[in-house]
Amino acid sequence: MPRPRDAKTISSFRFLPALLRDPVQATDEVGRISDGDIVRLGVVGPFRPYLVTHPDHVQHVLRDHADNYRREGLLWKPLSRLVGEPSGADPAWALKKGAYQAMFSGPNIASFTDDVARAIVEAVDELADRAVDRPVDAADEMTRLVYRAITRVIVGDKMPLDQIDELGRVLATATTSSFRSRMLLPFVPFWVPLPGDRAFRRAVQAVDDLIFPIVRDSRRRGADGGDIVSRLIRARDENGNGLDEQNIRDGVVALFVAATETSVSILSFLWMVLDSRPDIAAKLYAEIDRVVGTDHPRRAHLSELRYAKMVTQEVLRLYSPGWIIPRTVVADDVIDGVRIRKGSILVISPYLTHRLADVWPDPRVFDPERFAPGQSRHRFAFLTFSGGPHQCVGSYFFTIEAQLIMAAMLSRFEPVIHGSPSIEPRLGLTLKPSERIQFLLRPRGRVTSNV
Ligand code: HEM
Repeated sequence: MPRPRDAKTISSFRFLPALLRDPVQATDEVGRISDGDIVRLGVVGPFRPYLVTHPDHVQHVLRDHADNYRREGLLWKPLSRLVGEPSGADPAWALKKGAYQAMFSGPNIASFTDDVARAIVEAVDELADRAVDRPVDAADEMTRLVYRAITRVIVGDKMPLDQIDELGRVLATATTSSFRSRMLLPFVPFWVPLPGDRAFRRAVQAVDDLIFPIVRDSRRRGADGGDIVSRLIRARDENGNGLDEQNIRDGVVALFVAATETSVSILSFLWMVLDSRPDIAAKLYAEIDRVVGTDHPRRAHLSELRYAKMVTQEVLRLYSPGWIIPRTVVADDVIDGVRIRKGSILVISPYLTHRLADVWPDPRVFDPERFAPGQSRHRFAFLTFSGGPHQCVGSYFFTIEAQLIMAAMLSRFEPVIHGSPSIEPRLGLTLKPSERIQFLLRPRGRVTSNV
């Protein structure tokens, strides 16, 4: 058997200046040079993360040898200051994950889909009051819409609407303020202040002020509901031990962050794509008119909204909100003949895997037909929801949520993008449009809602 070889290092001279100037361009450049091979990125001194993009190699890391690639370091380090310990090594993780899985299983989702649909229609009504005559900010409005759609699922009736909106605002601050600098400069210790640190700390305090009282109150009153707060309070391990207050708070906040940041990013890109591709928009409007018509969208419509699902998947491919999935290497390993050293950081990049021409022909072309029924691909070619033990528990829920939001918006309105912002993404905790996007809603003259 040939001896394992070391991964080629891409020197920081080739991409660090670009990384600080234009991280997306730098990432594209790294993807072009590595072209599916395992490489190391010579960022600073001994900090040389591996980059793994080929689907076979990704499968090795995320699924086949997942125990050897722990969710620690890089992105997870700053994130843990907001959502608690994310690594699967923490025993509390299994209890939280069990509660999430029960909540977002197919049959349980079916039991609350029509409630989510109603919440979305109400939120679109409110949006229409603001957005028909003048442009509104897409990220702010999508944040409000997504929070309205999922908050009842996560906290039941424990949170009034004004607090839901407030939570959306402070979590948006927490996930944008210092994340970018902390992620791009992961070797800088936390005691060295970076831009956005103070706003981050204030936002975390505001999150605590909103969530802890709900957790305490629910524990006092007994947690018999189907919402995630109640499920986390009831969770027990095999010895009958439950989660403490901090862990329950972390479990709730982690779910909010996982479920909202990603969804808001993808919806912002969606309206941009539809604006720039009238051919695709026309097919989507035709499907929604045929399936939903002048009705309100509901669970019974979902199986017929096939093109809406294909469009969602293609937006998820080209603008995958989770653009990197970092891991820490536990023990020395070999992947496809390349030596992987213990203690290193290894980065999987859905952004780059989704742009490999060998895996996705014409990867930069937006084409929902890639996801038409009957199309097949490597299981680890489409990485938006990751894979293996940490695979996203909300992927099915998100698809339904996106179909319902599209149907609620587009059955009544045509979103018109204001000005001509760039559709180029910007790297942060999640991938976001690089410029603030504004849109207004042009009524399509079909129905006025009355929930
Ligand atoms: C566009 C939508 C979404 C995207 C792109 C996305 C992406 C991801 C990714 C990449 C991971 C795995 C990270 C890893 O392997 O380390 C993940 C995990 C997770 N996601 Fe999602 N997600 C989305 C929506 C949702 C929604 C709607 C929910 C809940 C309703 C959710 C709940 C979770 C949870 C709880 C985890 C943690 C799983 C674990 O630690 O084992 N996500 N998501």
